[in-house]
Amino acid sequence: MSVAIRAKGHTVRIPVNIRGKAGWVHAATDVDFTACRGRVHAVVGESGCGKTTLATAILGMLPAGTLAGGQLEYVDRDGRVTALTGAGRAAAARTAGLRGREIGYVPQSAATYLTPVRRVGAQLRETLRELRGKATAQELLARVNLDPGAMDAFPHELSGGMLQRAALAFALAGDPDVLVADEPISGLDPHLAQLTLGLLRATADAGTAVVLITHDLQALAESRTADELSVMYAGRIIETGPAARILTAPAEPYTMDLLAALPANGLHPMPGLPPELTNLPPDYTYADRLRAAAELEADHAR
Ligand SMILES: Nc1ncnc2c1ncn2[C@@H]1O[C@H](COP(=O)(O)OP(=O)(O)OP(=O)(O)O)[C@@H](O)[C@H]1O
Ligand code: NI
Repeated sequence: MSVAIRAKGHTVRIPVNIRGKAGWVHAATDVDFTACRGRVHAVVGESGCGKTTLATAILGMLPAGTLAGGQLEYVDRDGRVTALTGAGRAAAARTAGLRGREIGYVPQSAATYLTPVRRVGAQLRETLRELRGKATAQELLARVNLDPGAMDAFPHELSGGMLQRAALAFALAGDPDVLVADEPISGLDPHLAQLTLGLLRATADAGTAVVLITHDLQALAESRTADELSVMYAGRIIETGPAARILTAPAEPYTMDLLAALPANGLHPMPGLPPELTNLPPDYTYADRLRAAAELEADHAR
């Protein structure tokens, strides 16, 4: 079980300008994270907590102007280390050789990276040639449970769920050492979601380190796809460990509330609202949100 991705104190601040006022989005704060070959490490948390930012950091694709601190590294099978930390062109250049080859990526908006004017099959064959992939385009489409007819389709002829599965086929084309899948099952019906999770499981079992980003705790709990689970809140990983333990006996109130919000557990709504990450106070925690929600409720009761 060798480490492929290693983060220590990984911190990301994205500059923003809101109505002429400069600020920093606290998209990652002091994140410790490892992804090992043969394992699925799932990352969960509410919308806007920083999951995609973690994915783009691993891909070396943080927006220009971003401040990135701490360590974030790729360790290849021979133990050679490449720093993934950084943003903008310099980091993109350093990590360009890894992207799509050693590190495969299923972006959250899967549709965006396919060329609209060429058929899916032609694009997939080209990717396979470029990456010297061993599978055929047909085999890859079958692996992601896409009808062979998708070969001759133009991207706009595929549904969102089909595009998502096509994106997974592209990400698997180069037989990557690491696979980062950002919301690969959002919008899929439960059956297809479970098939896709099964494919990610099989990919890990074949030796890849899989990072699975999802907000679908329900599917995760049902499928038992994940080995490790990290729960993100406001840019921090607030709980991490064996997925089976966290999904059944979470230690953190935030994780407990996330689980209680699932349909299977009674659909208890999360208290309050997720915080705005722009200029987030450094000592902010979930307790602050609970306090604010309780105060609001007390005001309403008066
Ligand atoms: N390029 C960017 N410029 C400015 N802010 C950004 C940028 N990318 C992300 N952010 C901000 O960083 C924070 C984390 O966003 P991120 O997309 O990582 O969250 P997420 O957990 O993936 O959310 P979702 O579940 O909705 O996909 C948000 O406040 C978001 O607005
Ligand atoms: Ni996201």
